[in-house]
Amino acid sequence: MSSIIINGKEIGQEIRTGVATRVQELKAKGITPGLAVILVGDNPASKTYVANKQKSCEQIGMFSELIKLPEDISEQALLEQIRELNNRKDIHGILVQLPLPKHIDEDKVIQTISPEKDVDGFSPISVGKMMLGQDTYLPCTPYGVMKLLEHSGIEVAGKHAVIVGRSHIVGKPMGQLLLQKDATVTYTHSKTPDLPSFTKQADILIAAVGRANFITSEHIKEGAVIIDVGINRDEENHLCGDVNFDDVQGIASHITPVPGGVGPMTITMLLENTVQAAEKELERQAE
Ligand SMILES: Nc1nc2c(c(=O)[nH]1)N[C@@H](CN(C=O)c1ccc(C(=O)N[C@@H](CCC(=O)O)C(=O)O)cc1)CN2
Repeated sequence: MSSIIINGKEIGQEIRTGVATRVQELKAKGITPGLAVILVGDNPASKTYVANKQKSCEQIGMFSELIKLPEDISEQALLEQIRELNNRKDIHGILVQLPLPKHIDEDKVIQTISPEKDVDGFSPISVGKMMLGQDTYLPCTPYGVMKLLEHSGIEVAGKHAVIVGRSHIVGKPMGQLLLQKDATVTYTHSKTPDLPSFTKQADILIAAVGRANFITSEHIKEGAVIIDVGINRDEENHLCGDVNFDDVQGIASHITPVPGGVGPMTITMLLENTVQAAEKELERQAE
């Protein structure tokens, strides 16, 4: 039996249609949702992601502004740029594309973004609120995964979800969001001994380890839902995920492809968060 392919492009498009309607509603009330994207340096992948974010904003009628800064910009100058954006009325969301050059303290940069405009959901305030289940901006990739599961009719409550990877932007928040939907969550990582003994228990396996084709049939059980968050290049420089798709195809019940799975959802949820930020600003104005 072949696995059901979860199509992130299609699901993302469906969500974007709803977000576009909300943009029109906001515009009718005199507010155009605005996103500022800061790109430091010339990382080719980052340049592509940032260009895609801008294009996606344009497609749904949002305002977006790209701020390109040189690789050798000082941390101080970058923080100053963020403070300026914090004060701009036409900007509802701010994001700094990661990774940043080594000489810049990523934590300091993220903490400088006003929590009301932290549409990446990376700041300590957003993370703390998420942990407490309070209203906040959820980090776009894990938020996107939750939407993929929901739109695919995959029940989370009572399931055993195993996360491979513990990054601040994917692995850790992913487990938290699944826990909030009543999954039993196990975190695994590079120092976990006998990884397959854990991953084979997963009803839902989240691969966020950052190693090309790392998860194979020996890691999964029959009928598992496999969500591949990885974006890697294989030996032939082809884009691939953390999961060896061909090897697990037919064993998994559902699987996300790379490209076309989780990736497009990351940008979709960024649009959703930015529109939410503009809606909250409108509410504040009305108070
Ligand atoms: N400030 C942030 N930086 C980074 C984030 C983030 O959420 N906020 N996540 C990643 C990069 N990223 C968004 O920024 C991102 C990665 C991948 C995709 C995507 O659509 N991937 C496509 C394939 C694209 C390709 O051809 O390379 C797919 O999987 O289908 C979107 C956004 C790190 N930095």
